[in-house]
Amino acid sequence: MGSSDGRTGDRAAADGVLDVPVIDISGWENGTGAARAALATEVDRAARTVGFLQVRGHGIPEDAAGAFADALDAFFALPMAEKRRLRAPSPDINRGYTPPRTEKLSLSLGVPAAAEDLFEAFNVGAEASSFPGLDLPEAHYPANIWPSLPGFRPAVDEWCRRAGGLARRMTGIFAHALGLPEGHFAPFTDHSLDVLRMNHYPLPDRELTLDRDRMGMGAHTDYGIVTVLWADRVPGLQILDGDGGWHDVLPEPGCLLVNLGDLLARWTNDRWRSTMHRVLPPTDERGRVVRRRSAAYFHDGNWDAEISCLPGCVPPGTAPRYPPTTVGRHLAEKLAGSRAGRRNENSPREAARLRAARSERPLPGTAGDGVNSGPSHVS
Ligand SMILES: O=C(O)CCC(=O)C(=O)O
Ligand SMILES: [Fe+2]
Repeated sequence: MGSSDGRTGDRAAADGVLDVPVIDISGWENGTGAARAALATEVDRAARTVGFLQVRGHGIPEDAAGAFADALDAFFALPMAEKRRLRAPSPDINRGYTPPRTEKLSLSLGVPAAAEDLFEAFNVGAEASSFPGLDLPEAHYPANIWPSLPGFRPAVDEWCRRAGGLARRMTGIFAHALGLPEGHFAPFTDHSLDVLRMNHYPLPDRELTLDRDRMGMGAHTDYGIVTVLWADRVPGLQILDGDGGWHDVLPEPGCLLVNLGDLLARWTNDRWRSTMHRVLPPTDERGRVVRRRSAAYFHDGNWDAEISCLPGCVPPGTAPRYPPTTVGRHLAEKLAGSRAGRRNENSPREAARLRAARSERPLPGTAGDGVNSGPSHVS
């Protein structure tokens, strides 16, 4: 899905497939005031209606993504015993290797899943030692766990630098789109606890039967401010619309997906959407299960940043929809669900959206693709 003509419709495309708008941000830095305002308007529309964008003109060359994908392949091709040695000492520590079928992402919003998610992952993120003088808590900024794989760390660091730069540029555009000074989010992100999760959806073991309950990655919203998502152009990723229907998302060649996280929904009192998404066991055009890779760069904000509704986003006489929280608390509640299996009871709004979703989906290898028609907006 997605439009190849740069159309930024805020509803469904003519064929009923929900459109993730393609937005070219190359004019942001040096564009005229009018060009920047037009871009901010496009981003605002996408943020209100879809919560996902496909960003073009991001300035990250194709070969940088290629080098990063090679590093990711080299890592996941390591023997399982070696990968398992790179697990964090406790699931609360969001670092290192996660084997297939250990997490349930839907527990991050408090919705139980019958089966563990298929994906395996490797996480790296901002370390306390990167911010000398700030005395940041190790629990939120744990040390990374690196494999001894030549070239892996430089390739991953380089991708973090590039994806992080794009995430920060997006927060400048977001501020403008919300009518705020361009640097509004800077004080919330000067020691941001960013994390890169490299995901691999391996071919299932021979003994594993794929039933309806088995997700590549269970339904969730992303926890932080904004996510920069690189993904193989292999079907699997789906987003939820406001009518409870799921829609396939396949990035256009050269585009990076950018999606909004919970903190933007909280700041804007749901004017902007932290869109529910999931990954089905990836399949090819004939419905056969295939391997798929993705990498989500989460720009999550300072652990001690207080997140409460922006003043202009609460209609007079009404209360904000979300209680104030801190980034650290919100993330810890989410991660306790997805990684440690302790069901998060603090996401009632997100849980209600998932419970209202239509659950039916075809088994891999059968006809039908779960595409619905006539969505109004996404959830
Ligand atoms: O694999 C994908 O396309 C999505 C991954 C994702 O949603 C995540 O890592 O949070
Ligand atoms: Fe996600």
